[in-house]
Amino acid sequence: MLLKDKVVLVTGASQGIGKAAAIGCARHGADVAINYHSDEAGAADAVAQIEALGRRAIAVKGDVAQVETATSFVQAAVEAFGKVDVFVNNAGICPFHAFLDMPPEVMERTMKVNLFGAYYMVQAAANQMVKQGQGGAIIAVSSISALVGGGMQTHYTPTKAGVHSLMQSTAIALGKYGIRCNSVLPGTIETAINKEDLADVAKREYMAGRIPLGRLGEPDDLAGPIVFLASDLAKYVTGAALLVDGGAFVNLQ
Ligand SMILES: NC(=O)C1=CN([C@@H]2O[C@H](COP(=O)(O)OP(=O)(O)OC[C@H]3O[C@@H](n4cnc5c(N)ncnc54)[C@H](O)[C@@H]3O)[C@@H](O)[C@H]2O)C=CC1
Ligand SMILES: C[C@H](O)[C@@H]1OC(=O)[C@H](O)[C@@H]1O
Repeated sequence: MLLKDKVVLVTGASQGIGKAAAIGCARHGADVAINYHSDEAGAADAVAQIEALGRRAIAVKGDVAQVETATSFVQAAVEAFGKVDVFVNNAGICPFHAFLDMPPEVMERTMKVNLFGAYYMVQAAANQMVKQGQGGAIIAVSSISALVGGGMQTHYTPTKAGVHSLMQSTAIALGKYGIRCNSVLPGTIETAINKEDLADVAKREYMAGRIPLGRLGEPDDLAGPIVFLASDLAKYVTGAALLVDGGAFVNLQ
């Protein structure tokens, strides 16, 4: 049990990587507050799975692109569980689109959800941790796309580089409070975010073929790395970025 009686908050956790991370933390003894955007059934299922592990859970609805969602999520978690020990910034969107005719509203929504949302959420969680005076751990779900480009992701990759950079800067700003800030950089993980993209059989085979470990990722592949960075096993790790990509990034030749 690496997170016994810790309180963990995860954004965008009604499905995919966020849900797997929330359940993974509960498996390690944490109580969990999840933020979700609109999928009531997915959020209820996450809560049920966490409770089945003998831990407490709440689901709080909110759009992370709205500034006030951050403080209300943290406040709801504190009301339910009394504290915040770990914050996982996971919510994100990737509406694939070409560069030259990128609609401004798609660009701006992607920035607001992935980057601005992360900024205000991390700030709200950090303020609560500072108030508690016991340190904490913040983990951002960035991406391999923080390090490499995507022709249909010109609006998205800067947000993933942005949250990685945010963790580097907050690691410095919050180190004196004992708050560690790190990123995980997933490769290609099969979730709703890329279902349409990976429905192209040739693309799917190409992406899978680039991975030394021989398969695309699944959401649970992120749970262990996130639990590790949240736990005291990583007590001297801050400002770091952990690739979780089956080796895709290093596979040049
Ligand atoms: N699937 C992949 O290959 C990779 C995913 N990521 C990142 O992982 C994170 C999770 O994505 P996945 O689980 O893959 O996809 P997903 O689509 O299954 O999950 C995204 C989650 O974010 C939530 N969300 C979206 N907009 C929101 C908003 N405005 N407010 C609150 N929640 C919102 C969704 O409801 C959903 O629960 C994202 O930040 C994504 O950029 C990073 C690298 C690779
Ligand atoms: C959604 C994409 O398939 C996925 O998102 C990322 O961040 C990865 O690099 C993939 O491009």
